[in-house]
Amino acid sequence: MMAVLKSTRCFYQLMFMSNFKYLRRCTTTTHRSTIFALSSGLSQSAIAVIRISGPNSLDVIRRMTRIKKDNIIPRKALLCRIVDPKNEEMLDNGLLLWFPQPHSFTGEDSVELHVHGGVAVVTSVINALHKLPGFRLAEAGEFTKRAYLAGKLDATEVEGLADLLRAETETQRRQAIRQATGELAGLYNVWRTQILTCMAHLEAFVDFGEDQDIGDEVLNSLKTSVHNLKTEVDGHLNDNRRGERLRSGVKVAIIGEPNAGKSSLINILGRRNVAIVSPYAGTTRDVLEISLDIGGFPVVICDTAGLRHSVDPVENEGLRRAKEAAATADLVIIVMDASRGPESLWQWPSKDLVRHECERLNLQFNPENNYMVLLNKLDLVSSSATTINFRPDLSAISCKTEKGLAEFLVNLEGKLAQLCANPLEEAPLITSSRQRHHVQLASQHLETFLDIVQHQGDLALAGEYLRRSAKTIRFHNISWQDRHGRNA
Ligand SMILES: Nc1nc2c(ncn2[C@@H]2O[C@H](COP(=O)(O)OP(=O)(O)OP(=O)(O)O)[C@@H](O)[C@H]2O)c(=O)[nH]1
Ligand SMILES: [K+]
Ligand SMILES: [Mg+2]
Repeated sequence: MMAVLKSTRCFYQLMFMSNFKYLRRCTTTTHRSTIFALSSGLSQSAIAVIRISGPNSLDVIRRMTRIKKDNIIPRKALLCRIVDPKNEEMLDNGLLLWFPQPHSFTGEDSVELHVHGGVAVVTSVINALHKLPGFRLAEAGEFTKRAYLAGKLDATEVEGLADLLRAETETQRRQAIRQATGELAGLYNVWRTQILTCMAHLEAFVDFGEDQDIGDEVLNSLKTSVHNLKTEVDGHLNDNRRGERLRSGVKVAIIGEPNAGKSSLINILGRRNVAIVSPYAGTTRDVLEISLDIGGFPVVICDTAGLRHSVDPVENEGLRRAKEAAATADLVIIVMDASRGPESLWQWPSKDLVRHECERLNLQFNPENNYMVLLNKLDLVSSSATTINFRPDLSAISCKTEKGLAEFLVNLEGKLAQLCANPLEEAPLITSSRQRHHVQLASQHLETFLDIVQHQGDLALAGEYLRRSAKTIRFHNISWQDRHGRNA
């Protein structure tokens, strides 16, 4: 009983640190019940999948079908009549799949019923399952929770699975499927194994260093190994948050003077009338956000109030919000009215042009930030006067005629590709602040180890930091039971 209480508490601690809202909703259920849920969508469909997991799963086959015991083949679809266990009324003709433990998603005995996706069919099967002793409806996220508790998935894989369900763009899907299938877990596992090897060597050096002729070279090679590993871990941390950005969306702020065409731009990008466009300067007051898929990258793009001096308190609040949006954005698009010139300005190096425009708009320029300049109203610039020096961070368009839009989108996608991970080519990246926190901690422990060894300190103490580092990385890839020493 105490173990169950402890396990529940620790599970909650883990969930508190992570972001799985749906998992957090799981309550203190024991593992004895057999759970079931509709796993496909709620609306009417050709086929609906009902998933069952738990010790009594076999009862579904015994009491709701006429399949003979000898005919049940694991993981093979069987066409069968599905009946009510109480009155044997036929409910549907469907497919049944049997996954005996431990070879199932949850690690428990599991059954899948593929029935016709009508609302009444699904309801009748769900009602029938309720009639089986020890069966109950699963809570949100409970199948995944059981898989996690059974050590089928580690924390990064659970996160990857949640991300996969949430993925809205192609690149997000690619990143999530890699994480869900254990690539990040695998990387951390390799590091943990390396640290454990270093610990073994250190212990050998401490215990037998003098008697068994294990010389200083062991300690030196140990230092080199830990140093190399730390460099690798730090390289992983130094990812410019590209994995996290891909997971949560790149924040893009559209900034500029009133009437530059900021709202016209967001409407073109969103392909709908998100924001009011008018010839009156100061039309947009609040920050307006929309989520878009641009070239497979998830983007949260916001339109803001035109920056100018104002004495109107409401407009000033809008200006404050616009500046805040710019300060927190991953990318700032500065929109300028090209018809206002002077054209000589467009020849300036991009950084100087951005700095100049920021000063003019009374906007804080941050050299660390990512900026793009967009000259709008190209249709009002006489063709003979278009001396624009196009480059990746300076484009020109007409929101009215859409001239230059395709070129601008190419530039924008290029910028997004720099800001986000490329799951097709890169090693798996950190995708959540929780992972980052643990990897950072692991790196710090490695550094402390190196510090102690460098200053000829206590090797037993140094070893303790290796152990801590391994434990921190272990958080990512070990089943919850192992973490608490019960299944280890
Ligand atoms: N000719 C021309 N007019 C444009 C273009 N883009 C926008 N406009 C016009 O410029 C005016 C201002 O456009 P908005 O999109 O409201 O500009 P804004 O930057 O959002 O303005 P505020 O919200 O007031 O800061 C409107 O009358 C638009 O129709 C363009 O490419 N060519
Ligand atoms: K306007
Ligand atoms: Mg506007």
